[in-house]
Amino acid sequence: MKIAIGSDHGGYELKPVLIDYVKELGHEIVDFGVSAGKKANYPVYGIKVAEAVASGEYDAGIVICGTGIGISIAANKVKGIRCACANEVFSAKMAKEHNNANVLALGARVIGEEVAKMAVYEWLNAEFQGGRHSERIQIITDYENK
Ligand SMILES: O=C(CO)[C@H](O)[C@H](O)[C@H](O)COP(=O)(O)O
Repeated sequence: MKIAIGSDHGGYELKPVLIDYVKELGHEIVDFGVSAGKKANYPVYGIKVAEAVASGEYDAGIVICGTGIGISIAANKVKGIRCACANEVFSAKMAKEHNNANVLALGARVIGEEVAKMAVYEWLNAEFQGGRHSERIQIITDYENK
C-alpha cells in the first residue's frame, strides 16, 4: 500500500517510529510534515494527508497529534475521508472492519510507541466486513454528497 502520514508537533516524535514500522511491514510511506518539531497547527497536516488519500494517489493515511482528536476532526472535513481516532488496538481494528476508515488518527500523548504500532498493524491488516456496515457507510456518503 501507499500510505500518507502527517503530524503536528504533538505527534512529531511518534511519526518516525511509525514510518520505520510501516516500511518494515512492506508498505510505501510518504511524510507530509510537519518537518520539524516546532509548534504546528494540526489542521494543516490533517487536511494535507486527507486530501492525498481522497485524491486516490494514496491508499490510506495516518495522522498524529497530541490526542488524535483535533487532527481527526480536520481530516474528516475532507470529502471521502473516514478518519478514526483510535488510541487502542480494538478500536483500530474495528475502524477498518466496521467503518472502513481510510485514515487512522493517533494521539502521541495518549499511547506509547508499542501500542501505536499494534494499532497501525491491526488497522492495516484488518478487512472491511461489508454487509450491514456498507449500508451505514452509504448513509454517510449520501449525506456528504447532498
Ligand atoms: O488538537 C489536539 C487535541 O485534539 C492536539 O492534541 C494538539 O496536538 C494539541 O492541541 C497541541 O497542544 P499544544 O499545547 O499547542 O502543544
